[in-house]
Amino acid sequence: MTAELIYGKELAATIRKELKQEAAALKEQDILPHLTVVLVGDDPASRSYVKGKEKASAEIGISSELIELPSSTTQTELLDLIQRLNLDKAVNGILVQLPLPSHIDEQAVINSINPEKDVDGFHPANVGKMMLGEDTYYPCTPYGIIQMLKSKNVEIAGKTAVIVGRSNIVGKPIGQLLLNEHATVIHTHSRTPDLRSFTKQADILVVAVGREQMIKADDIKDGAIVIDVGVNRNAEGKLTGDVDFEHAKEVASIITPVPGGVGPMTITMLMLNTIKAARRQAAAV
Ligand SMILES: Nc1nc2c(c(=O)[nH]1)N[C@@H](CN(C=O)c1ccc(C(=O)N[C@@H](CCC(=O)O)C(=O)O)cc1)CN2
Repeated sequence: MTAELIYGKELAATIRKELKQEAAALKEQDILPHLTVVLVGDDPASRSYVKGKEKASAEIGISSELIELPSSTTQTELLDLIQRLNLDKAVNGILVQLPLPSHIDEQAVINSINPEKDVDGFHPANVGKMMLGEDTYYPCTPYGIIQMLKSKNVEIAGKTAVIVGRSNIVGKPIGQLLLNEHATVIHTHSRTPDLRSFTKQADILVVAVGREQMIKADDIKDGAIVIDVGVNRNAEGKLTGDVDFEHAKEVASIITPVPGGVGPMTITMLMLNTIKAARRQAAAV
């Protein structure tokens, strides 16, 4: 059996078309969604992601602004900027690109964003709402994964989902979103002993560790759905995931490639959250 592939790139293109129509409908009501992205430092990957965010915004009809700050920026300076953006009525969404330089406390920065403008869904108020199953801004990569599963009509309820990785951006929230969809969720990570005994139970296996070839075909249950969130550069400089894709695709029923799998959904879900923010803020006036 060779697995069916889910290309996030294709689904993202479809969703972006719908978002473009939504943005046009908002424009008719004089609502212009606006996203401000803050980039601190000169990490090349972060720079390429924020460029992708600007490009997607322009394509959909979202106004966007990139504020670039040097890596020497102090935490106080960054918090002052966020305070100003929080008070600016023209700004619907604020995104601080992660990771931040090590002298800045990432969580303090996230906590300072007005939860109504937190289009990343990282603020504790939004994380709490997600845990309660309430409507809010959901973190973009996990939310994209749920859309990918739904696009293939995967029945999530009753499935055993195993998450490998416990980051605040992907591992923890994807477990919560799958639980909200009535999956039975097992969280594992790089220090879980006998990891295979857990991954082998997975009907849905989500891997988000950042370690090339971490999951082999032998770690996967026959017919499982495998979602690879890893982004690594191999010895030849080629982009690869956390899963040994070539062998895993012979065991899995559905699998996501890297690149072109989950990654492109992240920016698309950010666009969706930004339009939602503009709509919510306009309705609250
Ligand atoms: N504030 C945030 N910071 C970070 C987030 C986030 O959601 N919010 N996520 C990641 C980076 N990221 C977006 O910010 C992101 C990662 C990967 C991709 C993507 O499209 N990946 C492609 C490959 C791209 C390449 O060639 O390098 C793929 O997997 O196919 C988009 C966005 C960390 N920081």
